[in-house]
Amino acid sequence: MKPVKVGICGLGTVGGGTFNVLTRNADEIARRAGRPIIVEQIGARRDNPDCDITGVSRTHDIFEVARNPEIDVLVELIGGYDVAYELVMEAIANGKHVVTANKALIAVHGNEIFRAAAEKGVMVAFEAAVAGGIPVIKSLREGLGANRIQWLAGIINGTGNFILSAMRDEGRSFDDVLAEAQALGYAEADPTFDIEGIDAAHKLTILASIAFGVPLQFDKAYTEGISRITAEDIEQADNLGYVIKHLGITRATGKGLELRVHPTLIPKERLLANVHGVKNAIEVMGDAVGPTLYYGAGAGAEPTASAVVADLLDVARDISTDHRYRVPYLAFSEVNQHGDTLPIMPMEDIETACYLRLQAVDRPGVLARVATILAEQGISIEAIIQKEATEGELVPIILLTHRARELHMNEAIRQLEALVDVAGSVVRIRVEDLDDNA
Ligand SMILES: NC(=O)c1ccc[n+]([C@@H]2O[C@H](COP(=O)([O-])OP(=O)(O)OC[C@H]3O[C@@H](n4cnc5c(N)ncnc54)[C@H](O)[C@@H]3O)[C@@H](O)[C@H]2O)c1
Ligand SMILES: N[C@@H](CCO)C(=O)O
Ligand code: NA
Repeated sequence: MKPVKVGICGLGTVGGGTFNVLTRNADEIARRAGRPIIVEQIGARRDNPDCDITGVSRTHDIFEVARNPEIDVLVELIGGYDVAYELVMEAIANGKHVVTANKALIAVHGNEIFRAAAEKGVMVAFEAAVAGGIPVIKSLREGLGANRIQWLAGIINGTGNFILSAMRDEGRSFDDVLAEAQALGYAEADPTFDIEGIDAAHKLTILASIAFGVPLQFDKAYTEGISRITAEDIEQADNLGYVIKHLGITRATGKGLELRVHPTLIPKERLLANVHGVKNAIEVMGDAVGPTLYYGAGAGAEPTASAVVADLLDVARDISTDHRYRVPYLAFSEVNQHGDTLPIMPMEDIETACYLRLQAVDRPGVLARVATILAEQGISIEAIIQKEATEGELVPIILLTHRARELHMNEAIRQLEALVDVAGSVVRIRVEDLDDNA
C-alpha cells in the first residue's frame, strides 16, 4: 500500500524521540498500520544531536511543511500557542491531517481547530498532549465509551510529580530538582507552566471535554501550583498519614462540573499516592466499569513519542475512512458548544476537606479563637496537632477539617490571618476524598 508521508515540525525532545521511534521500529509500525509511515520532511531550526536525519529533506521554515503537497500528516512538536496555531490551521486548510503533543494549543484553541478540521474532513490527534505516553485519551474516548463518567483525578504533570517526589524522598530542594527535570527534557519551555499548574490545567481541560462532552473551557479551570509546598507541609502530611500530590480533578455534580488543579493530601494507601517521579496516573470512575487507573511515563522523549507514533498509526489506518464515521476528536459527536448542560462550577461552590497550617503565638486562648472562627463558618475540625513551645514563641498548628464549601473556607482563612495571634499566611491544602469504592 502507498506509504503515509509525515512532516515533523520541531526536532527537540519530542520531535527527536518521534523521529527515532518511527525509524527504529519502522518495520513493526508498517506491519501494524498496513503501510509504511515515512518521514518525508523535517521542519526544524536546529539539529538534534540524538537524531541522524541523513537523507531526509530538511527546511528551516516549518510553514514549508504545511504547504508541501507530498505531506499527508503534519506532526506539530514546536509547542506554544501562537505559531503552532497558525501552522496547524494552515496544515488543515491544505487538507493535511495533524498530530500534536501540544496541550496548550488544544486546550486554548481546540474548539476552533476541531471545527476547521471537521470542515476539511481531516484528523487531529493529540494523545501525547495528556500524560505523555499513557494512552489515556484513547482509553477515555474509546475504551470507556459505554460509561457515564462520574469523576477523574490524575497526576498529570511529570515535572511537578518529579519535584514533589524528590523533595519528599530525598529531602532535595525545589530549585535543584527543577533544574534536573529541565535537563531531562520533562519541563515546558517556560517551567512556570509546570510549577504553577497551568500545564496540568491544559491537560485537565482536555480530559474533562472527552469525559463529559463539553467544549474546551481552559479559562474556567481553577489552577493552583506547587511552588508554595514546603518540606514542613510534606512532613506534617506524612505524620497525618497522607502524601501531597498535585492533582487535576474533574467531577460531575448536581450543580455542574468541578474543574480544578491544586496540591492535594491523599491517604498513603491510595494507588495515586504511590505514583512517583516523572510517572503520571489518572484514575477514572465510570458508572458501569467502576474505578480504572492508567499509569506510566508522563514526559520524556520516547515515552511521549510512543503516543505521537500511536496517533500516526491511527491516522494511517483511518485515512481512507469517511470522516463522519471516525472517532470524534472529543469523543462525543455532538459537543454542546454552549456548555450549558454541564456548566463549570465556580471554585467557591466546591466542597473539600482541608489541611490548614498556621503559625501562632503560643498563648492561652489561641486554639479557642481559631476553633471559633472555623465554627462560625460552619467548618468542623477532624484533627488538631499543636507542637510544644516555650511561652511567647511561634508554634505551628495543624488542622484537618471536614468537608466545607470553598467560600466559607476562604472567609475562615481571611479571619485567621487577621488574628493578632497568627503570623503570616495560612497554608491550605485540600484533601482528596473521591470515593473509589464502586
Ligand atoms: N518534553 C516532554 O516530555 C513533552 C511531553 C508531552 C508533550 N510535550 C509537548 O511537546 C511539544 C514539544 O515539546 P519539547 O519538550 O519537545 O520542546 P523542545 O523545546 O525540546 O522542542 C521544540 C523544538 O521546536 C523548535 N521550534 C520552536 N519554534 C519553532 C519555529 N517557529 N520554527 C522551527 N522550529 C521551532 C525549537 O527550536 C525546538 O527544537 C510541546 O507542545 C510540549 O508541551 C512535551
Ligand atoms: N512538561 C510536561 C510535559 C508532558 O506533558 C510535564 O512535565 O508533564
Ligand atoms: Na497520552
